[in-house]
Formats: sequence, structure tokens, C-alpha cells
Amino acid sequence: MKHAPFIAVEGPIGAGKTTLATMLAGELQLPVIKEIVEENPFLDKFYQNMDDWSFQLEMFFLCNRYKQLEDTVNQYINKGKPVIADYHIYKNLIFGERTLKGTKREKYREIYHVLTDDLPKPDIILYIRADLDTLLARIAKRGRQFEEDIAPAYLQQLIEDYDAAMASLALTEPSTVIVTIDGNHVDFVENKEDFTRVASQLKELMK
Ligand SMILES: Nc1ncnc2c1ncn2[C@@H]1O[C@H](COP(=O)(O)OP(=O)(O)OP(=O)(O)O)[C@@H](O)[C@H]1O
Ligand SMILES: Nc1nc(=O)c2ncn([C@H]3C[C@H](O)[C@@H](CO)O3)c2[nH]1
Repeated sequence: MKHAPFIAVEGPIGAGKTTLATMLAGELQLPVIKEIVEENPFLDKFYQNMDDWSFQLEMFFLCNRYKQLEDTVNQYINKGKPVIADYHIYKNLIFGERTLKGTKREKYREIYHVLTDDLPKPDIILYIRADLDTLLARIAKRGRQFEEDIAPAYLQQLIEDYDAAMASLALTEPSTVIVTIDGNHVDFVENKEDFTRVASQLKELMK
């Protein structure tokens, strides 16, 4: 790879993005950028009433990620330093297209493009795919109260949205390498060999 890579870990809710990004950052001695979750004032309300709160929530995520990405560009990417994030800003579009309707969706889509089109895109995406049962088990294991009532149908839609989004990114961003990890079977938490394999693959791509 000619320049220091910008790496993003992606996948639907509870797939293991933060866990894998943190483990890889430790192994490869990389700075890690993590999503801000606990201070989000709208998540709780959103899960209780998606129609009422989706616009506020999506805008909050978008503005936060925009600021984080700006900082990441200044601190690492423009200085030629590799960095790993536990998300790709593109997820705003994945979620926004799913949770917003009508004119709000159109306005949000426009704002998304205005804010992000000229920003650097990740060179490598590690995409953790996992099925509904795996995600539900991991969300339950993590035990965040506001996620207790996530509808399985919403999660299932997101699983499919993520698959479609990764296929679309492969076409629209051909310079991005997308590595798909089978999150149902590759257990980078409990199985050291599984983690070593993912870490070695990433090291190879970063050369
Ligand atoms: N491969 C795995 N095997 C078993 N448990 C896992 C695995 N990966 C993650 N977990 C556990 O599943 C839960 C969710 O993981 P994590 O928080 O990393 O997911 P995430 O994709 O970052 O979630 P979110 O979409 O909410 O940001 C955590 O309790 C974590 O310890
Ligand atoms: N609606 C919506 N839009 C997003 O951009 C977004 N990003 C993350 N999330 C939800 C998933 C987890 O519950 C929790 C932590 O990731 O926040 C989102 N929800």
C-alpha cells in the first residue's frame, strides 16, 4: 500500500466492530477511533419510538462522525499515519435510508453527501457479517438497557441493508479493499487462531 492505510471495521449492530477494532489496534499498534455511544441523548428515545426520533438521532450521529472524521484526517491521515476506526461514515446512509421517510430522508441524504463527499474514504473495510441469532445473542450479552427491545425485524433489515451497501461500495469505491469476515463462525474473541488469521490478513494488506 503506497500510503498509510485508513482502516474501518463495519457490520450490523453487535457484530463485534468495537471489539475487533480494539484488538487489532492493540496487536498492530495502531490508534483506534471509536464511536461515541453512552453520551448519545437520542438512542434511548429512538428505540422507544423510531418514527418520532429518527431524524434527530441520524443527524446527531452524522454530526458526531463528521467531527470525528475531520479530527482523524488532521491527526492521522494527513500526517501519513495509519489508523483504525470501528465504523465507516457510510453507515449513516445505511441507517438513514432505513429509519427516515419522505422529505426528511431526502434532506438527510443531501446533507450526508454535502458533508462527506470530499472526505477521505477508508482504504480497507473489515466487514463482519453475522446472522440474526448471532447478533441477538451478542446484543443480549452486552446488556445495554436501551437495546433490550430492538425489534428482530429491524436487525434483520439492517443485516440485508449492510450486505447491499457493501456490494454497492465495491462498485462505487473500487479502490477500497473489502474483507468479509464470517462473524458467525470466526470467533476472534474466544479463538486465538481466528484472531491471528484476521490480524495477519490485515498486516498483509497494509504492506
Ligand atoms: N466474536 C465474538 N464472539 C463472542 N462475543 C463477541 C464477539 N465479538 C463481539 N462479542 C461480544 O458481543 C458484544 C458486542 O460486541 P461489540 O460491542 O464489539 O459490537 P459492535 O459491532 O461494536 O456493536 P455496535 O453496533 O452496537 O457498535 C460484546 O459484548 C462483545 O464482547
Ligand atoms: N439509527 C441509527 N443510526 C446510526 O447511524 C447508528 N449508528 C449506531 N447506531 C446504534 C446501534 C447501536 O444500538 C448503538 C451503538 O452502535 O447505536 C445507530 N442507529
